[in-house]
Amino acid sequence: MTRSTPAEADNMVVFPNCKINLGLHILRKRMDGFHDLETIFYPLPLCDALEIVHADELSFTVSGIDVPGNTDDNLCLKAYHLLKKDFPTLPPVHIHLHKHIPIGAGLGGGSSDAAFTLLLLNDKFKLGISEPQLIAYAAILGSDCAFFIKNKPCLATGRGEVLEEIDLDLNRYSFLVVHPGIHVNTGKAFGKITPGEPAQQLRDLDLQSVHQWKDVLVNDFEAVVFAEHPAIKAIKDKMYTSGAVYAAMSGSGSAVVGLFPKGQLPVIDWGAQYKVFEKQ
Ligand SMILES: C[C@@](CO)(OP(=O)(O)O)[C@H](O)COP(=O)(O)OP(=O)(O)OC[C@H]1O[C@@H](n2ccc(N)nc2=O)[C@H](O)[C@@H]1O
Ligand SMILES: Nc1ncnc2c1ncn2[C@@H]1O[C@H](COP(=O)(O)OP(=O)(O)O)[C@@H](O)[C@H]1O
Repeated sequence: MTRSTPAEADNMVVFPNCKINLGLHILRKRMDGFHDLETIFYPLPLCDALEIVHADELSFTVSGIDVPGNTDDNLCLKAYHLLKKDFPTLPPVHIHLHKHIPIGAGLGGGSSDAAFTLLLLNDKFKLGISEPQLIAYAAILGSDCAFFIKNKPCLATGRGEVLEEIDLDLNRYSFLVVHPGIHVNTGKAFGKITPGEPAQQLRDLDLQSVHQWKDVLVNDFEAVVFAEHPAIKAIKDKMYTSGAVYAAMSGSGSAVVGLFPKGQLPVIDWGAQYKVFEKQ
């Protein structure tokens, strides 16, 4: 996915996009409390907007959908403070975030905001931080966050921060993302999983045979999250009965993603409280 041009970076407005997970295997619990996993991250252009401008003192505002929790805990501010610790000359800024990506949806919106804050500060203030260093900073902020530094299709291992770019182009498909307004807590969802080795490792997946993914590409979170929220499974089922080539929950949910033959997205009345995003 293309990022903002340098000219846009000068304006200090960027558009943090979301990710989806294609397959997600929770392999084992680690000594640090996290889980080793393997997943394919794929970027999609469902975006927030993030603006950073010089200011007399550090400040932060948000518009758009409500972000739960304390403003001081926002990942954009955490990203700023993380860099400020190592780069004391970083000047004070005003950060404005317009939130559009559903929260607690498995779309990585918060992680994307954090990664784009690192990138924007690095560009604008010429901090000279290399991509590997940016990835290391991002991984401190969240397991998903490092992916958004690369923002290209990747096989991810470790706790999600060990990234290998893969040759996966899904432009032959149209995407439907449906969020039912259910907030899934990622940490709690991990707690309900029994980790284990997958039947087939993602490294061995035939990336070109999307029509076979239905039978082989599994998100381990689906079983536990669907048991608690049958409405999420119903979205996946509806996508398949409406012509999806592949459909699955993204991450720990609750958004569900469907891949359809190009230009053949179904017209479905999901109801008023469901958020729907289409990429033709
Ligand atoms: C599940 C995934 C799959 O892509 O995505 P989301 O559903 O959140 O989008 C990610 O692993 C989420 O990454 P992220 O949302 O950055 O998680 P973090 O903030 O690092 O961790 C939140 C909590 O999830 C658990 N956690 C997270 C990642 C990991 N590999 N093992 C874990 O056990 C930990 O309990 C941690 O306290
Ligand atoms: N900029 C941000 N955008 C969204 N959530 C944020 C942000 N900063 C901190 N958070 C916190 O991160 C949590 C989940 O983030 P998000 O990335 O949207 O979900 P998910 O992990 O399901 O992809 C929320 O509970 C929220 O309080």
